[in-house]
Amino acid sequence: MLVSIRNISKCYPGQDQSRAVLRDVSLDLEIGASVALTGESGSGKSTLLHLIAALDHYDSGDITIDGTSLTGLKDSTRAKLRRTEVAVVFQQFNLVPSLTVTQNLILHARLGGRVDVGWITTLTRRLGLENLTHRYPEQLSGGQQQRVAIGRALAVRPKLLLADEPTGNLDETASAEVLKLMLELVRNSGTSLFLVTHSAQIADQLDRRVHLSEGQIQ
Ligand SMILES: Nc1ncnc2c1ncn2[C@@H]1O[C@H](COP(=O)(O)OP(=O)(O)OP(=O)(O)O)[C@@H](O)[C@H]1O
Repeated sequence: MLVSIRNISKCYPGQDQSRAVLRDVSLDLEIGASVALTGESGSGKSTLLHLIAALDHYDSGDITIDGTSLTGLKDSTRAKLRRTEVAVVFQQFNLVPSLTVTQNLILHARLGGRVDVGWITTLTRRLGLENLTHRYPEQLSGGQQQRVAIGRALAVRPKLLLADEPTGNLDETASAEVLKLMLELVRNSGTSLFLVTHSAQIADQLDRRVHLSEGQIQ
């Protein structure tokens, strides 16, 4: 098992326990598998993704990633986990505007201490970015920017890719293309994928779909 989520509960400050955003959520993600998390707006999808990414803390329960429990983990270890084993792609592409495509791809790998030029070249080709390597983010379409963000996330060869509405800012054509490329890449590289989406059509393309409603897995 790559990710094991056990009885997670989470309240934001000022919220009373009975209205917790997540209540007793349990979920497993196998190595190499892909899971889509759907749910109404406000049901807690992004909150759960942030907890798995070690970007936020849960109140009770436990999450383990590849055998490492996130409970009580030092901030520096959490940060290291995010730079190496767990990568995140957001709806906003979050590229560094002053860096070219190639520099954006390399930066993250460098921070993770894993610059593999051959792999970055492969990612560039598979993501159809080979003619755009010297461009800056503002010179790219939304779909192209998200392809760079996916390449950047996978450059460190993470075990887990977390994607929060990765095609939410794209039109239908770009969305379909980005999703197809992302699924091909994670499947070929054995990376597990946890993807938050509103779209049943997107969710159906992953191995498994789970639904969150009022803070609980249905
Ligand atoms: N930092 C925060 N402080 C307080 N409440 C928050 C915070 N972040 C989220 N919430 C609340 O927690 C609930 C769940 O939010 P979350 O973003 O996880 O939902 P979501 O299912 O991802 O929604 P959407 O599909 O609209 O992005 C919402 O009611 C939201 O207002």
